[in-house]
Amino acid sequence: MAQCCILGAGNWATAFARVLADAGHDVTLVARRPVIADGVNQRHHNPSYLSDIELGPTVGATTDPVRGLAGADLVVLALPAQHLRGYLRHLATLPVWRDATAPVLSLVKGIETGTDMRMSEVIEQVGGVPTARIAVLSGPNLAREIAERQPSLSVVAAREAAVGELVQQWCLTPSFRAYTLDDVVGVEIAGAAKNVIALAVGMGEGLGYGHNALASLITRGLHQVAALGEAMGGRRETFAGLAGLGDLVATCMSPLSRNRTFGERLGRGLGVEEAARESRGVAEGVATSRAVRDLARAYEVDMPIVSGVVEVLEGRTSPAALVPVLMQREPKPEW
Ligand SMILES: NC(=O)C1=CN([C@@H]2O[C@H](COP(=O)(O)OP(=O)(O)OC[C@H]3O[C@@H](n4cnc5c(N)ncnc54)[C@H](O)[C@@H]3O)[C@@H](O)[C@H]2O)C=CC1
Ligand SMILES: O=C(CO)COP(=O)(O)O
Repeated sequence: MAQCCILGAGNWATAFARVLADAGHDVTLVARRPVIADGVNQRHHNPSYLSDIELGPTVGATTDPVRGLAGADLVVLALPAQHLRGYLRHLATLPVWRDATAPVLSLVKGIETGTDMRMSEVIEQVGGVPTARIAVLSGPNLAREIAERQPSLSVVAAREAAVGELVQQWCLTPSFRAYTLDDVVGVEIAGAAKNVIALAVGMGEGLGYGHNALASLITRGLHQVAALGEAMGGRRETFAGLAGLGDLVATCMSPLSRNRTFGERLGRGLGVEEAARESRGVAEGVATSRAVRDLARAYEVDMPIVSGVVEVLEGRTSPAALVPVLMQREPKPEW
């Protein structure tokens, strides 16, 4: 049995707490708001996220990261990508963080705007965590379905095989199964960029298009995301796996996805601010789209779907106007 500390107490943190508890571990969620910590400790429910899900007696919560981190065998980061740097800056001032030797597992799917850094790079640079201790988990993992104990698969990527295998063992349950992989770059790019493609697919849905259009966006989206990942040093087959195709399909097809739903609202004519107001949590693709576009430019990878999404988000075009732009590109071979 391990002591697990999850930094964050939102949708994914709550669902993953249940996974770790089901795997037999003690879990402490580190929340920002006392109302969440009290709800988890006194009633075994997170009152703000997945509030109908029973968390059981082995899941506790605190608002104090020092208490959460004390004695942790596994530290899990489950925060929005654009807030990770600020949070890590604070953690890096704490002796309990600086002296820790536990694996640090990132559940975060985004790229930092401004720096265009992957989350494991931010964890290493700002958190001072050596690469060998970092693992990332990604896959078709819609939080609600996992919290409901529906069968789900995922990937744990780590540079250090022993760390990946340890995390894999620690999160195996009858309904959650993780595979290991050594392609951290591929898994992080796949997890971040699929949110941008899901925004585009959502726009297509909002415009009223059928499955041909949506499947075409998913397929060409995967092609473009894989090309970026490969250019950055990831492996092509990662994008055909759970963290690539698997997560892309789940996110683009599910009404539970915040990114797809955000895109759908834009497709129906809502503005970015209105769509954000209605979102049930962070839609990472909104900020990450600019970073992915910048990476595509830097690595000279053609990503017209991502560029189009950025144009819409920055108000320079509309989802409907994007359709002829994508359809009337220069004809070319598929591969
Ligand atoms: N919800 C899902 O189904 C899945 C989410 N993810 C990823 O996990 C990450 C977190 O997502 P969710 O839990 O769904 O988001 P959420 O919006 O449900 O919760 C975010 C959590 O972060 C906290 N937070 C926000 N800003 C903060 C700050 N400045 N400092 C400290 N804490 C802060 C919030 O209080 C909340 O506890 C994202 O990168 C997302 O893409 C990955 C797989 C599945
Ligand atoms: O990453 C996810 C599923 O794997 C969650 O997607 P959303 O953030 O779009 O809800």
